[in-house]
Amino acid sequence: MQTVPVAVKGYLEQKLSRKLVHMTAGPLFLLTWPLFSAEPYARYLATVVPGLNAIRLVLIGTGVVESEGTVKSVSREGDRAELLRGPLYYVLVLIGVTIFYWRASPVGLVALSLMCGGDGLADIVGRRLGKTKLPYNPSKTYAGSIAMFLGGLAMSMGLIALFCSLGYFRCSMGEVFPSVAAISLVATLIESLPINQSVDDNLSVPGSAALMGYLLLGAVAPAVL
Ligand SMILES: Nc1ccn([C@@H]2O[C@H](COP(=O)(O)OP(=O)(O)OP(=O)(O)O)[C@@H](O)[C@H]2O)c(=O)n1
Ligand SMILES: C/C(=C\CO)CCC[C@H](C)CCC[C@H](C)CCCC(C)C
Repeated sequence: MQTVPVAVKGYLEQKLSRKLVHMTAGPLFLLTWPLFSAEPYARYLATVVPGLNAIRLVLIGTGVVESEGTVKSVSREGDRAELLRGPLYYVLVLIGVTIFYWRASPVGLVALSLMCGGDGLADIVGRRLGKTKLPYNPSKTYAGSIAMFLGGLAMSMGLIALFCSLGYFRCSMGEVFPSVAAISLVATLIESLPINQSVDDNLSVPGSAALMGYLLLGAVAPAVL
């Protein structure tokens, strides 16, 4: 099993801190949504912060702006060009979920939860506890995939419960659970495939979740926008 240094220069190992940012930035952004009004333009106002972050990632990733700290905190290997892939896709997904789903559908919450809570936890758990590799993808493990499924499902149900309690969705947790579990399973299978070199997880995971969400959760009616 790979030994993972817990602390390297500072408090957290870089791979761990990067994944913690990956797991928390999206849900923290979602938790600001109730602060916005019910006006039709509110969702577009909410995209300002991720939009500015996208611009910042492009400026740093192309070398127009220097920011060693940002490069170190969100890139795998410290190459600024990496910011134009995973991290930029991540922020674009936040913008897309905000515009197309907002507080009107749980599909956006599920897609974002699987990208943040699921894919992020898969890496953290898989690196530390992953012993048995997947037969069709030796770079990933059963432990990582199980963590992805459970982490994405738990974050999804937590956010749906919150948004239901705030009156945004007309739904019962028992009613949506089977659909969210099925969406989480499909997204977990997609994430486990050896396709990350051609399709980034930050696109394939939320994309597959959104497609499944359309099929399985489309009927969940919004109470208010
Ligand atoms: N289902 C999974 C997913 C990840 N991992 C572990 O986490 C590591 C990184 O996973 P991966 O998704 O490939 O991360 P990266 O793509 O490198 O990171 P990022 O998604 O942030 O770009 C893998 O090598 C593996 O050790 C795992 O065991 N099982
Ligand atoms: C390491 C990451 C992805 C690679 O898989 C995550 C990148 C995170 C972005 C650089 C920053 C995203 C910030 C959000 C758009 C806004 C968060 C606001 C909230 C209130 C903290």
